[in-house]
Amino acid sequence: ASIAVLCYVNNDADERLPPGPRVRLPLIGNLFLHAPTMAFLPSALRRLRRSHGPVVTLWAGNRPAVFVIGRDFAHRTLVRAGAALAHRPPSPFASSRALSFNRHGVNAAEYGDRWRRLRSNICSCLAATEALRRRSVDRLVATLELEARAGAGATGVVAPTDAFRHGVFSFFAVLCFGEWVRDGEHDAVLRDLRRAHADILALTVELGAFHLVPAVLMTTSTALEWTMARLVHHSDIQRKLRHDIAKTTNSGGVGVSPSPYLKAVVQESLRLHPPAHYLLAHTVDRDVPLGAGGYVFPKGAIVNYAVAEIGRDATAWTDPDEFLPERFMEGGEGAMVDAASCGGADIRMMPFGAGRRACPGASFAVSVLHLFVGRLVEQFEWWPMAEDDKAPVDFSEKTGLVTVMKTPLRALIVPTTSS
Ligand code: HEM
Repeated sequence: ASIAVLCYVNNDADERLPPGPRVRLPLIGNLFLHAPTMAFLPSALRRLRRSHGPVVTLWAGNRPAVFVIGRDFAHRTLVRAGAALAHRPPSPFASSRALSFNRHGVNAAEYGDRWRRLRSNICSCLAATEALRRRSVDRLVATLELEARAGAGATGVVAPTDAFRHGVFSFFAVLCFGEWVRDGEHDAVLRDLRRAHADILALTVELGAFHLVPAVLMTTSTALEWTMARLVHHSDIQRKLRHDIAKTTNSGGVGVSPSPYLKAVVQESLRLHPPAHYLLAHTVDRDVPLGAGGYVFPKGAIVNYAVAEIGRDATAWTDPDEFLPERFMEGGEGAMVDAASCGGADIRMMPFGAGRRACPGASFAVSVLHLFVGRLVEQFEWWPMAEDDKAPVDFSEKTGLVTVMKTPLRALIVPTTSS
């Protein structure tokens, strides 16, 4: 009853804002009423989309927080009104300001010269890492082999989440700091990095890439885990992939370009299981008209994008909830779509965002995934656990800044005859 007294129907909000539930609490708004934690957000947005349409306004305190759920509006705003949307909202909380290094990090930096320099630093440090990538994947294979042989009975069973994280982490750690991290040490190293970063942050713009390691590690290793989970579940796709890789390798494809089916598998995994279900928050430096219903994003509004909903949109994909890499093969409905550079004529998926603030590591991340997935499939057959035959892999999601598997993957691995 007290909540009912406190709630009020908001009639004085900017009428040009996209529609949304009008009931909200003074000071608190209504975002937290609909999604008290991030875990509630996907179902809340689906519900709100049905009642209010593809762009919905909620309130975070007394600031409008707009959620773009429709791909057409994502394109209209991120791509066509790109410059206006290229801003990040300052965080109201001291803790998150500290986490973003007071906007000195590239992901939170104000759109402008500093941001441009930080981005170009990142892109230049990602070049020429071929040998490093191969060494990282060799180490990952060795770790999995050890795990499969460990314990009584050498069952071949692995729970590879940590090995995936460590494999990806070692790679980025060497890239940034030139040193290999020993197994089991990466949490401690991350803590040291955060401490060191806080101390020397102000001294150099190059360190703008530094704090990204945890985010990059989680997104890339999570994408690897979802992809391998799909391959464990769909043994026919796994077999076809192994065959396609062998065919490409035999015709001189190794080290030159990934097999077409490998590209399709990774792309389909990023469509159906984007590690980031939401882009980082954007804001606008001017009123941005949406061109429909007379709505605008008013200057200063927080704008969020529902990445997973956009990738699973039934107006863009046949059977959007099915894992069908063939859709990205020649002649398929997604043959012209590239996960790493979205936003041409329209948006059909955007695991890395679109427009000016889109992920600068996208192509790099995709090429790392090609290498890791390709090698893991060449090296091992991946089987569901014998006792889990009836419900082989649990695809439930644990939504957060990065959406991970609620039940981490477990699988039986068997070295392939060619390995
Ligand atoms: C599968 C792996 C990855 C995924 C799914 C991913 C996804 C994303 C997403 C969704 C954004 C937010 C875009 C927006 O707010 O509009 C982002 C931003 C960013 N990502 Fe990634 N990313 C991945 C890997 C990487 C890698 C490997 C790097 C660099 C080494 C990287 C560096 C960045 C940076 C610097 C930003 C902030 C860009 C800006 O604000 O201008 N990411 N990423």
